[in-house]
Amino acid sequence: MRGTCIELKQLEFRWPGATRPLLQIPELIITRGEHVLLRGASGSGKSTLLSLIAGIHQAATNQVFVLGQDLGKLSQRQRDKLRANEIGYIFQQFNLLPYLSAWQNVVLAQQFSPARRERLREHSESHKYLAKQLLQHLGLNADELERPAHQLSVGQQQRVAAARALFGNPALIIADEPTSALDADHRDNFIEILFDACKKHGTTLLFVTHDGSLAHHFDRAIELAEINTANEEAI
Ligand SMILES: Nc1ncnc2c1ncn2[C@@H]1O[C@H](COP(=O)(O)OP(=O)(O)OP(=O)(O)O)[C@@H](O)[C@H]1O
Repeated sequence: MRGTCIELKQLEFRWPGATRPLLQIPELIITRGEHVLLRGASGSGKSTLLSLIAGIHQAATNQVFVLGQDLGKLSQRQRDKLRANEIGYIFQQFNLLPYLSAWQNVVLAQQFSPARRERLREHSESHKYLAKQLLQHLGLNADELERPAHQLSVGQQQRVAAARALFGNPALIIADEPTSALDADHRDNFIEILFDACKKHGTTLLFVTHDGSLAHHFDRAIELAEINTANEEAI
């Protein structure tokens, strides 16, 4: 029995000022260790759903459970702590610190997370060494590792964001279109490293992409329109 990683029950969310809810999801369960692809039309609410699961925004109904924790019962600070320790989030816009080098951006992932630091302790090497090693696996060269993030290409920044999410092995990786800026070779390499890391550590993966060619990597695909009943009354 692997247990549940994510459980939504009667989730409802509307953006402030919106006349109608964007999301109404009666139920969604994702098991620990599962690798799930989330698909849906542009603007259908995929990024919003990811932000609710990551505890960045809060649903009106308090029915989002992540790793056994009821997010509705946690304060913003507790949700931030849970995210720092257990969720690696690869944002569409990367959210890198522009004047820090590639490897410094990766090392940052453990700064606010005692749990990640503890898990990194199984390695004898320094955090700096481990961050550089991960970035090199993802295809950055020695010069690029030292360069400030704002001087990297979009594809290189995407890989730095992925390395930061993976650093210190969080239980859940949430990835919002993480391959959109990569060419085919870098995309395949990225997917291989991401899946290797997730399999090795039993990490749950929730991944949004428009790239249909990636579907075979996943245990299952969820169509947002099939689980979201928010638009049904309007039809
Ligand atoms: N901070 C916000 N405040 C108000 N409305 C928002 C906000 N963020 C997103 N929205 C709205 O919520 C809807 C869903 O947006 P979201 O980014 O979740 O869709 P998406 O499925 O991820 O789209 P895409 O595939 O284009 O990235 C859109 O109508 C968008 O304008």
